[in-house]
Amino acid sequence: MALTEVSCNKIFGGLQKVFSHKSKEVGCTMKFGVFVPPQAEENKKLPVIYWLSGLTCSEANFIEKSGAQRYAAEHGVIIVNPDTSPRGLNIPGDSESWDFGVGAGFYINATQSPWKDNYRMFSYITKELIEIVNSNFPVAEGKQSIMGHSMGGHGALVCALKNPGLYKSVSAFAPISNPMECPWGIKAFTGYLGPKETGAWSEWDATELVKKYSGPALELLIDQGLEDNFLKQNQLLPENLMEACKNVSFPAILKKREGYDHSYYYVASFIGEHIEYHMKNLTK
Ligand SMILES: N[C@@H](CCC(=O)N[C@@H](CSC=O)C(=O)NCC(=O)O)C(=O)O
Repeated sequence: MALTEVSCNKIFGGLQKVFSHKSKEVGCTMKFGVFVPPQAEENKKLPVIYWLSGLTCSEANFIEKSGAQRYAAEHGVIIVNPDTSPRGLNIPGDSESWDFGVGAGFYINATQSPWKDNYRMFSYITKELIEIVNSNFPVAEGKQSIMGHSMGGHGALVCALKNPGLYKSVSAFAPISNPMECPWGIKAFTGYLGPKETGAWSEWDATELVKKYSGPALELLIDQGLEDNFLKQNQLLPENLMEACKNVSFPAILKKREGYDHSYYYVASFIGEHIEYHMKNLTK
C-alpha cells in the first residue's frame, strides 16, 4: 500500500509525520499521523499506541494540541492517529451537521445506505491501518494499545472489546460511554445502523459489549473531567458503563478530574499518565 508523506516535523528528538493513502475499506484518500520517537534510530522494533479523536476532528487536532510527543519520545513508543471519518466523498447529507457524517464516523461499520460502502471506520482502524503501520514503520508486531477522546474514546473501547487480545490495553478520555442512550449516539446509530429495533446497536455500544466480552483479561481505564459540559448534558454517561462493568465484574477504573472540561487542555494534562499506563501493559 503506497503512502504519501504529507508533512514531517522534528519534535522532542522524534519525527511527527502525516501520511495519506488510498483506503480500500473506506473508499477514499485518508490521512493519519505517526509520531516516530528517537529510539527508532537504534533499529529497534517499538510498541505502538493508536489514538482515536472525537467529533469534528481530523488527524491534526491530536498532533497539534495533545502534547503527546514529549511522553512518547521519553517512553520510545510510536503513536498513530487516524482521521475520524472518510472525507471528500460528497455523500448527500454528510456535511449537514458536525455530529454526523464527515468528522463523525463513530468508528463503526455502517449497514445503511448511503453510508455502508464507505463508513467502515471500525474495519479501517482494526485491520487496514494496522497492516499499513506494521509494514511501513518499525513496529514490534502485536505490541499495540489503543486510546481516544470522546467519540474516539468510545471507538477505542469498542475496538478493544470487539477484538479480544488485539490490543494490550485500552484507555479513554471522556468517552461517549453508552451511545445507545445519548443524543449523539442515537443520531449516529439511527443513520449508520438503522432503527434501534433491528437490535444492531448493542453490537457497537461499549456498555453493552462489556456484558458479553470473552477473551484475555482487559481493564478499562476511563478518564473524566468533572467540569465537562457534555458530561452535564448526558452525552457521555460514564456511570452507565461503570455500573455495567460492576455488574459483570469487568475490571474498570474511573479517574475523575476536578475542574477539567472536555477540551484538549484536559487531554494534554493527562496524556502523559495514559501513555505511561499503556507502556506498563506493552512491556509486560
Ligand atoms: N462543534 C461542537 C464542539 C465539538 C467538540 O467539542 N469536539 C470535541 C470532541 S466532542 C466528542 O467527540 C473535540 O475534540 N474537538 C476538537 C478540538 O480541537 O477541541 C460545538 O460547537 O459544540
